[in-house]
Amino acid sequence: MKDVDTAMAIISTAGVGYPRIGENREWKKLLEEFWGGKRDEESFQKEIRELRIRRLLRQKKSGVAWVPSGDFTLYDSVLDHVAAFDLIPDRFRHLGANDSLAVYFAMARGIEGAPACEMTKWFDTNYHYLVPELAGQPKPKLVFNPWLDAFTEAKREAGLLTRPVLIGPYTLVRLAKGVSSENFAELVRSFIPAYNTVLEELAKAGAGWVQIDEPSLVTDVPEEHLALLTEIYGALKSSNPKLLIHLQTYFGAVEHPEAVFSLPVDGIGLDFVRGKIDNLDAIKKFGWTKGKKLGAGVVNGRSIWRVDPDQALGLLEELASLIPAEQLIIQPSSSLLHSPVSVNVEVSGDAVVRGALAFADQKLEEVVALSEALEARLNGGAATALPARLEENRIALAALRSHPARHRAAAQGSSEESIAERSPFAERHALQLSRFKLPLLPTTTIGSLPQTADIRKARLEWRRGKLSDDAYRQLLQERTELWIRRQEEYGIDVLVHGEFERTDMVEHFAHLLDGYHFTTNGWVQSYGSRCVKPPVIYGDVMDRGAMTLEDTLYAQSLTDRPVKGMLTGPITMLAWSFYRDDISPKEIADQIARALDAEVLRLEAAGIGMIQVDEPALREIAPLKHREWPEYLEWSVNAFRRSVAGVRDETQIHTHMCYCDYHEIIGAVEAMDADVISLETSRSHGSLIHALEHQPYANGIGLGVYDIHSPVVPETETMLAVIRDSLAVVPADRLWVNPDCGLKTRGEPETIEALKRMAEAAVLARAELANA
Ligand code: MET
Ligand SMILES: [Zn+2]
Repeated sequence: MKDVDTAMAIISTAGVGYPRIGENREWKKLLEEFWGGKRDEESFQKEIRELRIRRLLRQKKSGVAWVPSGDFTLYDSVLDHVAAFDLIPDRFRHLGANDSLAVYFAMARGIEGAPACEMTKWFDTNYHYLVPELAGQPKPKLVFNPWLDAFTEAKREAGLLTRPVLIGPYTLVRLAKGVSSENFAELVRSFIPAYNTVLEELAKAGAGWVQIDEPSLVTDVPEEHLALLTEIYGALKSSNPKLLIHLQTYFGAVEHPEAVFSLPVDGIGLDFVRGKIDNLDAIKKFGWTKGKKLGAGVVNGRSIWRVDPDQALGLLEELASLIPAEQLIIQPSSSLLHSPVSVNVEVSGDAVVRGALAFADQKLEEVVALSEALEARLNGGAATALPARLEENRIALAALRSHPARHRAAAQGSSEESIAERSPFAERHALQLSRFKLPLLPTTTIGSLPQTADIRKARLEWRRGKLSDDAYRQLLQERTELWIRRQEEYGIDVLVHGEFERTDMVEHFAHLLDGYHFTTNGWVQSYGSRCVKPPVIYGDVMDRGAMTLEDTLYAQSLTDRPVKGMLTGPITMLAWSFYRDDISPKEIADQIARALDAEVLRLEAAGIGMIQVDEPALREIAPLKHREWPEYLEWSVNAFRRSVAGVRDETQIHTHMCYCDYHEIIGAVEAMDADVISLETSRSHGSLIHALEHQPYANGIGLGVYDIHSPVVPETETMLAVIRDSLAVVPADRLWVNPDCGLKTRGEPETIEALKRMAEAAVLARAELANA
């Protein structure tokens, strides 16, 4: 075993967390085979164990001094804490022991009669964690110790003295539900004994350091939490004086740096990618405690690009002028969970783009190369040549930056250019009412309709060249026709073509625009076994001609009722892609918006009267600190407005949002000024109605009348009740009736039944209004 402190150079290196999915998504396959009954538990556990060890060895090979352990999981790390700390919700307890797979996967995925734990996005990433349920003051206690198991396994099987990773008690409670400001501090304290036991057992097993992640420290932290933080870390430290605690923050600069820097821990990890300026300024201002390690997160854990060696070394040299070199640990800015595994198999697409990529394995190598380069500079002065690894980065990034696909958009204008104003809503509303002649409470859907196995199979064959363009198109058109007839028959007022041609709502449009690269194997975990392969924006995003025109016009040709055009909005296109870190998201969003606008205007010119531009990700990438919201909301709302700029008043612009706490962004939604917005309601019904009561929305709005995440078809009466509640806060002439979200993942029979009942509920509600 490598003795880290003596064998390594002065400047240490560490990983903060590593992808769990495996280079070829082996993890996903194993999980799904096990869930599908194609693999028994014994062989599942055996294969998973091998994967876990291979994963450690890959990290070891990079040469980083501290490899994390315990960050591997069978579903989600937050859920691991729930299981180990005995926080299992009662509805799952009868299924077995805390550490049984039956209980674990039931919490993750739900079973008959016991719905899964709620899933929410992890900070502003596209990773979802399972929300701990802390109502009723649970008593956390350690019932088994997965961190100890992982630590001893890494020592035994990979010869590694690892730095075990836990999510800290503060963040864990911040992310939980059933917590109020009154019981917050008590709840955090109640975790101390459980954490202490984990730490004691780790220390006894020979751990030198433990990494405790507290990413919530970069969000809004109320002043009164500071004393609590000092108290809990004081308690953990005094019970485990020999174990060194590394407090890891990421996704931005820490709030209250003076207080956080002086917490009684032995090292603190800071994000010098997203929180670079503020974190650096804070160190200059408040100094750094003698002897305390600084985890300098200089390699972007969330991007897919090579690190810029000049920027990173410049920063590291500055840090080394403020803090003794032996206190520095170079590391990624966050866990590499948000990065794909390795560029080894990237073989297709633009060579310059490919050449500039660095995924998790490469990022760890960069960390090591940076530590060598920094040491050389500190010893030999700035003239020292860069190690080859970093010299390559310099060349690759210079090539990317001067790529001709960039700088084309200059002719289009800048994001600062003014955006054509539409007439006031009241005027548009009057024109649209007389154009479309819809009944009160018009019914519609969100866009996608069930994608049955035959469609998915045909798409696969078509992609592989086994099905001709014509045959594929014919199948899609037949399906659209079938569903136009069905929608008419059930009494839906505003129809959709069904989006049968697409899989992912971002990737589909990315393929039709300029400026995107598609990786071969750039998968990252989204939730559970579900992985996504985000497209890569590397050049200026530009219109390349019609994207949805043909499908929309075809659908419209089949019916007299309006068919909505359907596009993914600029913020969502941005949020669910990787993009360059040397171009501002604001600029990229503006480019996407202009490209979308070209399509919007084409649809309008072809006679399509309603166009929906979806923005489900608008809330999700809002800054983690509220004071930064106004600036973000301004450019994101502008991007949306740019994407529909220049449409006539008679054209009805729709938008749609799901996964969002509407009350938080009410002002932005108003500023978007869509004629109609459809919102997901089932997970936030009460708070949404409440918000609308206090701040009425002036334009058209559809509050989802049923949850599309469940195969259960709600009763007509249940949907009617949602409409009635909605009518208390939205006037009847502006309320729409629709499901929560798209229906792509639902089966046909349940969708048919649900839509029939939804239309029925609207008819009943109209009758009630007429009789009132
Ligand atoms: C995640 S929002 C999805 C909106 C899209 N139009 C759909 O219906 O699938
Ligand atoms: Zn949605």
